[in-house]
Amino acid sequence: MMNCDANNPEVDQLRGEYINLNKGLVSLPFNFPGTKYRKALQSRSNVLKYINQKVKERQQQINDGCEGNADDLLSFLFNQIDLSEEEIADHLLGFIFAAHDTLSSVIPLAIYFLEGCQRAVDQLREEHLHIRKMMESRGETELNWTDYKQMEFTQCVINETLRLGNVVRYLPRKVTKTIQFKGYEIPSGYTVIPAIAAVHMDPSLFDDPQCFNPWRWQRESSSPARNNNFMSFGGGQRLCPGIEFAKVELSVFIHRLVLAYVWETEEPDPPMALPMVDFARGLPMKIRPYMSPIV
Ligand code: HEM
Repeated sequence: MMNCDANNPEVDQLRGEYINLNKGLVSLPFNFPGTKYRKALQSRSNVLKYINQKVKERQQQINDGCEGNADDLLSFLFNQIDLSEEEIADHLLGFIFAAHDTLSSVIPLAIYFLEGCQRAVDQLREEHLHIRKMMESRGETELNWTDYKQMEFTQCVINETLRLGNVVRYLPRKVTKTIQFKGYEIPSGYTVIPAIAAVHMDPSLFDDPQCFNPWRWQRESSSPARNNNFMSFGGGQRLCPGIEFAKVELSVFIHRLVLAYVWETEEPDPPMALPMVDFARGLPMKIRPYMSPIV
């Protein structure tokens, strides 16, 4: 996003600040010394300081005519004429939060759910071995769009991981007009919080909702395009703009995972909402190479 070197110690420090920010994101808003909320506010300001510094450095490089060919989000944002430096920094923080945290939570959840469902792993391997054979017949080693469109069962696994994993559990909304809802009046100015996780775990909407069942998405009536009860990417005007990109990234990850590895978790470590979905022990795993017939 900003062309930072991941091995740079300041990036490590930034990571620490960012973790604090996340921990306090869903906490009681008491700004007292020692509270998670206060730490989160301090960390947010430190993260923004870092980002602002990067924005200023890049502005300086642009002014000096030595920007190089930084092919990153920061350069893209600089090319949007109407954005102030403050808006650019805010966009960067928003993107780190929206794009990184969500995906980095969904990936371990997929690994975790799949470990408990060998039949799904077998079916994924079959799908991806077929795709790998097609790539070999073309003499190519990189996945392309046609390959991606063949990953039908993979999409079912992704949907099911998102439904059961619930990385985004609720979405606050401000009521802009007083409405009546099921006999209650919700006044304008109130905040409502749709509990997405509750919808995803409702047995009247999803059969046996506690069960990881990617096959449920194969039924036409359950496809996300037809199913208003699938809300992992939000909905309406604020629908996640990264939805397709996220699915491509997850699909490529699953492709590599099932064709290259066999994995098992070392100890029970179920995901928990802490309040962000996470694994208390970091999901330690044993990994071996997968001896595929053609890879
Ligand atoms: C599996 C991964 C992801 C999940 C589950 C997810 C989920 C969501 C949800 C539920 C929202 C709606 C928030 C709201 O209504 O208030 C949202 C918004 C957003 N997402 Fe994602 N997202 C994912 C990946 C990404 C990626 C990869 C990007 C960028 C490349 C991204 C960029 C955004 C942005 C910029 C918004 C704000 C949109 C707005 O406020 O109008 N997301 N995401």
